[in-house]
Amino acid sequence: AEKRLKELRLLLEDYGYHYYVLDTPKVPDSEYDRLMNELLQLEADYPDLVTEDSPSVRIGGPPAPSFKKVAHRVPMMSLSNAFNEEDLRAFDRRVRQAVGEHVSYVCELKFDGLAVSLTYENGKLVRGATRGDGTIGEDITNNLRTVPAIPLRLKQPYSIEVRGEAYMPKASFERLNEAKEQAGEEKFANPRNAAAGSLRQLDPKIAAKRNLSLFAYSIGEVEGKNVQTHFDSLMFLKELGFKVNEEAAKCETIEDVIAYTEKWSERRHELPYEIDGVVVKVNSLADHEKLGFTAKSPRWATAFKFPA
Ligand SMILES: COc1nc2nc(N)nc(N)c2nc1C
Repeated sequence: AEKRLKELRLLLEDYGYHYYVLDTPKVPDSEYDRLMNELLQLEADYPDLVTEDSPSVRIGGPPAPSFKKVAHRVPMMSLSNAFNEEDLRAFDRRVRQAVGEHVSYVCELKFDGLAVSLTYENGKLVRGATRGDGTIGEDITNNLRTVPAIPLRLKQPYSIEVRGEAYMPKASFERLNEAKEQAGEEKFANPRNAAAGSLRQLDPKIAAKRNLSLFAYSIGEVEGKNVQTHFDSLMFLKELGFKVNEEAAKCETIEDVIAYTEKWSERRHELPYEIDGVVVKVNSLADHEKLGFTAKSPRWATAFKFPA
């Protein structure tokens, strides 16, 4: 039984990674479901063989009595906003005044979901929390364990704290609201509220049914790894097994940044998830050090918001 359990865990972890992180299924859903049922049955027969990183947690465990408060070791800041081209050019001028003319940027889509923090010890997920007020969040570990795009075990055993945006794809949002309509229940206003509502309730079995996903977008802190640029940190997160948005792009000049914001302002409706803008970040992490933070936000990033 122990051998088969280990085999099933590895199979389900690999199939889950291909399906939910790479969006490239390796086996039909029926095969995945069959193996998951075999795992659940074996774990029910041999409860002392259950491990905390078993894929069975994707189904969701018992409800929590309440949410514990957790302190973020590295504060989760908010982003300053830019609303038009002039704001972006002003941001670029401020950055170049501080770090010199040869600054380059990374542009990322700004996912309209719920910012979360994921803590791994030696590659194992040990805690998941909401941003909260940036210093104190809520422990929603058991809900986040049910999000299939969130690795329970990293591909390399790093101790790392990762930030990402949990979100509900548009299709899942439509289906959920249809079901709410059928049941005569209150519908969610938008996918962000639906994602937040799904993760900030106490029953992981509900979270497990909401088809949530997550894009990882930055490293809070990591032991034993040095990256020089923000783009390299995204590539590193991808290597570890996180879902990282494919549209992240290096932008050498503010002209490229402006072009990126115009492109995605046009094309946002083509995406299977909602975005409310573009996040522009200085690429060099040494420049992050030089630029630092205001009371609320990093000076090395800004969020360009699309017109509502
Ligand atoms: C550095 O801080 C941030 N970076 C981000 N990056 C992306 N792509 N999306 C976000 N929503 C986001 N939010 C914050 C606070």
